[in-house]
Amino acid sequence: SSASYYERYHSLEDIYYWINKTAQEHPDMVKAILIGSSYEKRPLYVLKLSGRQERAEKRAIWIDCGIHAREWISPAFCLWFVQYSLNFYNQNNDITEMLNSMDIYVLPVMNPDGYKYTWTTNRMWRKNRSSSKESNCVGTDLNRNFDANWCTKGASNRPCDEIYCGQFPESEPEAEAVANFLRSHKDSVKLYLSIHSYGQMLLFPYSCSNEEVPNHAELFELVQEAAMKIRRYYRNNYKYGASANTIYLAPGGSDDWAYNLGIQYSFTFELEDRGRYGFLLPPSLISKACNEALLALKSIALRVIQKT
Ligand SMILES: NCCCCC[C@@H](C[SeH])C(=O)O
Ligand SMILES: [Zn+2]
Ligand SMILES: [Zn+2]
Repeated sequence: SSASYYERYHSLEDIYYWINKTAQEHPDMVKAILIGSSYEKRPLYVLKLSGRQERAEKRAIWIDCGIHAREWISPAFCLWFVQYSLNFYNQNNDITEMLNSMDIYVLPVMNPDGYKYTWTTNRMWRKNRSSSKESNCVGTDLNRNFDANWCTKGASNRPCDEIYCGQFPESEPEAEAVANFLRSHKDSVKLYLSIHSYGQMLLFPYSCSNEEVPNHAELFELVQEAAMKIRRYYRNNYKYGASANTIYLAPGGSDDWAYNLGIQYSFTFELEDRGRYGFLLPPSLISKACNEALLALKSIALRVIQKT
């Protein structure tokens, strides 16, 4: 049987079409917001999902996908999640409670130039596509370009490196657009999620140092509970914990920066797999990877709704 639209990978043009179609088809629950543009002047669209219940105080969840170009399962998850939420609102209790309690901002492709490049030129590209004057190498690692211990150990100041931190914090238009949006919504955004691959991990700050955040125990409990659910329902193992000692030191990350902005529930998900296919996760595994990520997202989001 032909796999559904959401169990296939989609080109950048396809995703832009989907963004506009989804907003048009659900005018009561979805709004497309232009938050900025990429280095090559492609639009950065955020979809704002809202329940139909009017609510006094606005709280929100932020989810970004596609910060790293080759991690195709990440944008696939954002599309899958939006479709799932719209389909099961007022049917599935968790989704209904989430959307009636929080707006959900979804940025399907944070690095459109890089994503396009993986479809046309180099499937394994990671960074954005900005060029620097002092080198003929291209691209900054957007997950090293945020203002959190910027360009210290775990990042590189050499433009040719995969973890190049950029010329200065938020030097890249994609990082600046996300930082600007979160700065102007920092009082309502209670939960920050950045979706990556691969490795099957549920991570929280800090990754810029081995120092523990003040609510480390609380964040650890949240990812532990989520990982236990994935293990129980899908018989799959996800590692979990603070980034620095669960994966590696990675300064200048969006999650650390969001945490320091005041969003004290901030996470990075590394989706499937553990390395058999790596970034080249086959379409047949999209549904499994997305269901696992959804279980973790719902587990954490529903707890955050109770706490905030
Ligand atoms: N703040 C970064 C969280 C830990 C590292 C995440 C991975 C995703 Se590919 C990375 O950016 O190297
Ligand atoms: Zn990544
Ligand atoms: Zn990764």
